[in-house]
Parts: sequence; C-alpha cells; structure tokens
Amino acid sequence: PKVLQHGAHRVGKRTDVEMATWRGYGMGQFIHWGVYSLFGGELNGNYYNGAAEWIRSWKDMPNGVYDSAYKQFNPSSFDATQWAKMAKQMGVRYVTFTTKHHDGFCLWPSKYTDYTIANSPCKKDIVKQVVDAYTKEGIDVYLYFSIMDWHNPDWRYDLKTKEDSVAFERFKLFTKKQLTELLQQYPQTKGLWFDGTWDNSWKKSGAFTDTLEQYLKTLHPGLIIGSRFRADEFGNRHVDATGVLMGDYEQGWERKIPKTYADVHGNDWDCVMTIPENGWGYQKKWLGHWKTTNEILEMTAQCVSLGGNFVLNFGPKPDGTFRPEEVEIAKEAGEWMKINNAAIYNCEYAGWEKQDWGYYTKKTNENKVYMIVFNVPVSRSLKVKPSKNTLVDKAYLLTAPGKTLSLEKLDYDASFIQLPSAQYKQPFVIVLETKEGGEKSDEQKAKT
Ligand SMILES: COc1ccc([C@H]2[C@H](O)[C@H](O)[C@H](C)N2C)cc1
Repeated sequence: PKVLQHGAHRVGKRTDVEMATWRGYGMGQFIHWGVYSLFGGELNGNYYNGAAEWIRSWKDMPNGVYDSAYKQFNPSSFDATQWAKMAKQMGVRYVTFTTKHHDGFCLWPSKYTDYTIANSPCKKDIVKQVVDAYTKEGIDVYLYFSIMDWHNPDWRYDLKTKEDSVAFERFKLFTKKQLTELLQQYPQTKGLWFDGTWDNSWKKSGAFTDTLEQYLKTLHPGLIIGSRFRADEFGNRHVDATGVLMGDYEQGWERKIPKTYADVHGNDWDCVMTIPENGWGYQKKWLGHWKTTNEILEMTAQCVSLGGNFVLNFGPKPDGTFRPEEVEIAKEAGEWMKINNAAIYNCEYAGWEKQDWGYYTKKTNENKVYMIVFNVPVSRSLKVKPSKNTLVDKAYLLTAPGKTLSLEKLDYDASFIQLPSAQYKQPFVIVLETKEGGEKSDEQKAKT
C-alpha cells in the first residue's frame, strides 16, 4: 500500500515538556473579540439567529455596513491587565485569543493587509497587550487564527478553475506571512488555535498544510497546534487516511464533551465551550439557556476526569469590558478553584469505574486520586471501586485532611465512604491516598 506522504508524522501523544504542561492545565479561557462585537448579533433592532461572530454572513447584513464598521472599533475601557487579572482569579492556566476571525479583521497591526486595528480609531496592538498581560499573570497564551478570511479577495471556498488556484496560491503565501508575523511579534505564544479549515480549498492543500505546520514548528520550537489545522493529501482532516490524529491534540470537541474515555482514543484533547448555548462573540441577547457556575465546574471536572482540559469562552463587549454574567461566573468559578484546584491542575484520567456521585481525577505522578462530588446520595454513602491492583489507604475531605473518613469494605474490591452529616451546597473534593495491593491486574500477573 502507498505510504501516506502528508498524514500524521507522529503516533500517540507528544512526550515533550511543553505538551506535558498543556496536558496539566485543567481549565482555560477562550476570548472572541473583534469587529463583530460592535453588532452583538443585532442590526436595526433585528437579531441574527446564528453565532454573533458570524453576523457578516447574515443575509440582512450589507457587506459595506460590516466592512466599514471597524472605523467605529474604539474600545475605550479595554484593559488587558484587568482581563488577565480576572482570568487569574478564575483559575484558568491558558487563554486562546482571537487574532483574526473569519471576517479577516486583524487585532494586531499586520503588515500584509490594511484591514487591521492599526487603521481603526483604537490603534493599539491588542494582541500584544493581551499576550503581555496574560503572560505577566502566568497564564500561557495561545493565538486563535482563522484560515478562512472573508475580507481577502484571494480567499477561495474551492479550487475549480486555474484562476482559483492562482488566487489561492497568493492566499496561502499571505497566510504564511501573517502566521510568521504573529510568531515573531509575540514569541511568548505557546500555540496556535486554527479555525476556518473545513472548505475544499484547504482540504485540497494537504501538502501545503503539512509543509506550513513543519515550517511553523521550526520557526517556534515546542509550538502546540491542534487537529483542526492539517489536511492529508486525500483531504482528510483531524484523522488521516490511516486513522492517526494529525495535530498535537484532538481539537474537535466544540461545545461537546466525550461520554467515555474510549471516545478520546488515547489522544490529548480539550473542549471549548460557550456560556450561552451557542455564540462566541459578544451577543446583546443570550438566547436560550446560560450555563451556571456549577454546570461549568461539572464540565471542568468531567473533562479533566477523561484526560482533557475545559476551555470556557468569554465575549467582551465593544468597549472592552465583560458582561456582568461572565464576570460573575469567573468570580464564582475562581472561588471554587481556589479551594479545590488540586483535583484539577496536573490531573489525568484515573481509570476507575465511574460512580454516580461525580468524577475521579488522578494526580499525575502521585498516589492520589480525587473524588469531585456533585451528587450526594440520600444514604451519604459514596461507593468507591479502585482500579485493579490499587487499594485506598486513606480518605479525607480536601478541606479537612486531618479528619480521616470511614471506609466500609463492601465486596472484594469496593468500599463505601460514609460522609459526615452536613449540608453539601457546593461540589467538594475527597482525597484518596492509594497504594498497590489487592488483586493483580492481568498485566501485573503477566510480569511476575
Ligand atoms: C460551521 O460551523 C461553525 C464554524 C465555525 C465556528 C467557529 C466559531 O465562530 C468560533 O470561533 C468557534 C471556536 N469556531 C469553531 C463555529 C461553527
């Protein structure tokens, strides 16, 4: 069989320190901000019923109106340090920030187009201010970049004619130059979050995406790029023709979380999530259900318990401030993370049988398993069934390490942890100190 030339060049997880850091983040922030924020999903009193950052594509939006709107982009209250401090207080350890969304407007003064912040009333290098402020707070920065660029006349959805291909060659060079610019101007960047790569033009450029990814990683060693970037020479995205993930982590979990560990196929992954049901840029009206802090904490626990990270999106207003609901969620989530982050940071899939009370996470390189409890049973007895060859040595509330909880042995490999009678109004964490023992797992038996 032919060898795939432009498929994945690595099978399995990256094993370098940059990726180990990424793997341990636990919780991240996404920020979508740009010209679309000016509209907030609304025009002349009518509301666009799609994601607000897509409003340029609305049939009721005259192109001229959108494309001249950047002349009103003047965020008087923008303060990247305030953003970074809010993120720090929330407990996020990485942020992904939109440098250029599908509309093509650049939040940095790119040399390769006039459609940038430099030609708006704002004039500030927004990307630089965000990168510097978050890095100063100790939060790693990743840059979101949309390949699809509705403003660039050389963008093509498909390559049908010679003219299409000639234009798209110019577009690919433009893309390479902008990405080079971003990595050279903002070297603190740890990775690139690509979007807008689903069209045929990109799927027909598999060899180019391979060469470009290798170029970017040479330019910026350690750079982390997810599976939304590449296409192989057959137009496959995310997973190549031989079934191997192309990218440093699975980047497909958008507003959805894997049900079981099997669903992640042994890859690194993160889930990006909106607070409203959909919509990433600022929306004047949040349609439908808005997630509560407890829902967001449960999604975070769920992601970390399955070996991934949870990334929550914020859509700043045109003036550069956040809507009150977002500020409140960041504050409440941060209060919980301040007490319980041991169960989230640098944790991984524990491999224990899931129970109804909540989620297990396991501290990487430590004999500690955490129970993040969301559902206290009326019996107050929490069932625990360690993985094979693992015993629970001691159990205690993370917030009361001196008070060992009673473990009542059930059948051969399960126990009940009896909770003290109390009102449990918040999710809480129980620490299980583990040791080897009990029945040997099949592989352990094989070794002896
Ligand atoms: C075609 O359906 C889409 C395409 C792109 C998106 C974009 C959103 O605008 C946002 O940037 C999200 C991270 N991305 C996947 C969402 C749904």
